[in-house]
Order: sequence, then C-alpha cells, then structure tokens
Amino acid sequence: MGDFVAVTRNYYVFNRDKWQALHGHTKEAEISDADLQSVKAFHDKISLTDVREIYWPLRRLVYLYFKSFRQKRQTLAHFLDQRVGPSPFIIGIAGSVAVGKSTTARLLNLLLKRAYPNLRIESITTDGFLYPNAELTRRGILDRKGFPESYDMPRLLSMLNAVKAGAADVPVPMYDHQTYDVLRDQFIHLERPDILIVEGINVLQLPSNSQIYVSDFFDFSVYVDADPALIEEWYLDRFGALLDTAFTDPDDYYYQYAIGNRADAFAMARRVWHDVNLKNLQEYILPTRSRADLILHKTAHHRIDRVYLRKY
Ligand SMILES: Nc1ncnc2c1ncn2[C@@H]1O[C@H](COP(=O)(O)OP(=O)(O)O)[C@@H](O)[C@H]1O
Ligand SMILES: CC(C)(COP(=O)(O)O)[C@@H](O)C(=O)NCCC(=O)O
Repeated sequence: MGDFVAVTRNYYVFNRDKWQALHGHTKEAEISDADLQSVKAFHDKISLTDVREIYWPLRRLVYLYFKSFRQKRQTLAHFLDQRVGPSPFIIGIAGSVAVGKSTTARLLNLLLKRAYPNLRIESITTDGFLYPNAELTRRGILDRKGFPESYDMPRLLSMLNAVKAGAADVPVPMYDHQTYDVLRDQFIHLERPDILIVEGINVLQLPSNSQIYVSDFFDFSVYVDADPALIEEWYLDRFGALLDTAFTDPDDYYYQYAIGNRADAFAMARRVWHDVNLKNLQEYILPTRSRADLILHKTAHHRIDRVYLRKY
C-alpha cells in the first residue's frame, strides 16, 4: 500500500458517496429499469448498486472526454483547413488476470450503447494477440503466458494503428479461455467504431524494444485494482466455473481437470496463480497502475470502494 499513497498525489480520490454524486442530471432519462434488468441478466453477479453508483458517473466522464476528443479533431481540421478522417476514441482497461477487466469492459460497453444508440461502440481484448500455444511451446515459454514476451506486440500495434487511422475493416484475433488457445479462424471485424474499448493485462505496458506503445493510442485508460489475495479468490472462482462447464467436452482444456480429483485440480490452479499470474501482476502489471487515468479499486465481492481520477 505504501507506494500507492504516494501515487495518489496525482489523483483525486473518491469514496463511493463522493463519486456517485457525479452522475450528472440526465440519468433518469437515459437508463430505465428494463435496461438495468438486461445488465443484470447479462452478468448475474454484477451488483446493480455498482451500476448506479460507479458506472453511471464513469459513463458520463467517458462521454464528456469523448466529446472534447471530437472537438479537438474539429480544431485540427479548422487549423489545417481541410477535412480530417474519422478516428475512434480508444479506452484501455488494464489490471491483473481475473481482476474483472472483461466484466468492466462489457458493462461500460453496454451502458454507453444504451445511452448513445447512435454511436458505434466496440470492444476487443488483447489476449487474441498472444502467440498460439504451439508457438509458445516452440519458444519454450508456454509457462510464461501473459508475460510481455508471450504477446505479438508488433501485430497489436499495427492493428491499433489501422483502427486509429480509420481503416474500414480491421480484423482482430480472438482468444478462447475454454480451449486455452488463440482461435485460428475467428476474428472480430472492427468497422470504424466511434468508441473502442481495448481490455488486457498489458495495455499500459511499455515494452523496452518499442518506439510506440499501446497506450499511445489511448484517449482514456482505466486500471482495475484489488488486493492480490482477493484476486486469487476470484481467479479460483473462475477456475471452478471453467471446470463446471468442461465435463461434457473432451476438447475443453479443463476437461482432464474436470473429470479428475477436484482438490488436485484446485491445488494446480493455486500453483499457476502463484507462479505465473501473481508473479506477472507484481513484476509487469502493477507497475503500470500509476499510468492510468482512472483507477477502480475493488474490495471483497467485487465491490468498488474507491475511485482515483488523474488530476493532470
Ligand atoms: N463486478 C463483478 N461482480 C461479480 N463478479 C465479478 C465482477 N467482475 C468480475 N467478476 C467475476 O470475477 C472473475 C474474473 O472476472 P473477469 O472479468 O473474467 O476478469 P479478467 O477479464 O480481468 O480476467 C469472473 O469469474 C467474473 O465472473
Ligand atoms: C490468457 C491470460 C493471459 C489473459 O488473462 P485474462 O485477463 O483474460 O484473464 C490468462 O487468462 C492466462 O491464461 N494466464 C496464464 C496462466 C493461467 O493458466 O492462468
């Protein structure tokens, strides 16, 4: 916690009460009970209180920043005295494996879509840019999955470049947790989004051999933060859920664990957490926290208890 206190000098710090007061004045008109029900159905464990108290102000902040981003593009066009092409507002979401990045990304995506149906809002994850398991094995780094060297960073950067430049159809590779590998033939096709959410453990990292960083493409970034002991619990919960869905499918990566001894499977997952994901968090992910525009700090049961907003 020590270094975090120092970092807060660059951030406004909010408890829930202070943060939720920043929702603006239009929330009743924008979100109905039916919308909230659909958020709940979409992920049955998300607390609706969090949606109201944390995500409404967040959505408003993102929208205000998005508007000023658009204004800046117009200013550029005015200065150049010529049209400038469309370019998306890109939001990065960083944090540990299993801290809840995808859930945060999906919720923000849904709330933005509900509030601004005329905007094209899309989401991707960087795990599609992991090298396939065969390649990780060839390089002898299968047990380093998630570490900086396990990602094809040049490919990720060139994809972001194309999207930011307004390219018409940008294919983005996908990762599948159930097979534990990159999908060979499936891609998300980005069609000139107005807002793009990019989620991944590595989005705020600065690889030493690169002149350009992933974060150079971001107009706003979020770090999802929590005590590593809690994240381990969430990792193990998710592992349990993956086991529960693996029983019927021998192609599932978790099948062998699902049909074997459950206690042994959990002992293996605990080892992977400790030797791989916790190590990655401490060495490569946590050091990027102080680069985020916004930090969502979670406590038990995924409850967000504090929000940090960058001052400058
Ligand atoms: N706000 C939330 N409320 C309840 N459960 C959550 C929430 N966010 C994440 N989870 C659960 O925590 C686990 C990890 O979340 P996930 O979004 O998959 O993490 P990440 O994308 O960071 O790896 C999952 O089992 C997910 O269901
Ligand atoms: C693919 C990942 C690097 C990405 O993590 P995510 O943020 O999607 O949970 C991670 O889920 C992973 O597989 N880590 C390697 C060690 C493990 O099996 O958990």
